[in-house]
Amino acid sequence: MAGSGASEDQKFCLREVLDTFKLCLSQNKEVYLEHYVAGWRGLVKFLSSLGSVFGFISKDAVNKIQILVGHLDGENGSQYVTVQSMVKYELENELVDLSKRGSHPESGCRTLLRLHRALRWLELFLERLRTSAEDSKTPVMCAEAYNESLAQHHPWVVRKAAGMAFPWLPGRTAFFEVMNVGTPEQVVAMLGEALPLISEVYQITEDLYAQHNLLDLP
Ligand SMILES: CCCCCCCC/C=C\CCCCCCCC(=O)N[C@@H](COP(=O)(O)O)[C@H](O)/C=C/CCCCCCCCCCCCC
Repeated sequence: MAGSGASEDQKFCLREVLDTFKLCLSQNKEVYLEHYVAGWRGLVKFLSSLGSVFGFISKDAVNKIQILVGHLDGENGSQYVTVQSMVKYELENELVDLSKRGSHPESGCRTLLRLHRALRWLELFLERLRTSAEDSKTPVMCAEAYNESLAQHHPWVVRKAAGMAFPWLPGRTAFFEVMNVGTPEQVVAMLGEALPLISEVYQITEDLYAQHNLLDLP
């Protein structure tokens, strides 16, 4: 079974990811980068438990997480507390490549944008899982969510590789078990709790990026 062999503290738990996304939003609806990154770490833990066929995806996500952690832990870390402060700081200091890749290939803004687009995939995929019937196929749900979101930003070769990985996803029952929540009904209930939070974080970031014309960063 996917996820077997992992020790308790390495095991993915949907509740933990949900708690992390809850911590993401400040009272005035700013997105804390530290918790956003922690949410992604939890999701990557899940992806890693699915086997090496998803390794190229985890590797890219881990690389982006590390870039953001590097900013958070760097000498200007105080500017990276929220996504809002990061955008302000990087734009004011011309630290973002706006039209073509140049001297700032690892800006926080372009790196977060890649994870932000993936968050939309996650939202679409989880909504499909939540409303799925017992015999629904996870690869189909995953591919549909991917085609509606991330795929539009990926070149042919990445889309092809992703399409080859999806059939290796565990079935719905195994998938729900790896979430470590309880019965399928409890998983569905928790997804119902998680989705509005993920959507809110997504929408706040989307609006911020749109407001600053950052949605197509190279
Ligand atoms: C709540 C539990 C259930 C769901 C758990 C899902 C766990 C998912 C964890 C991670 C998701 C993948 C994050 C992928 C980030 C991709 C960022 C990206 O778009 N990178 C590309 C562009 O980067 P630059 O070149 O511009 O720097 C890069 O080219 C991508 C390379 C790797 C391929 C990405 C394919 C993404 C497929 C997404 C579906 C993941 C399927 C997982 C199924 C559980």
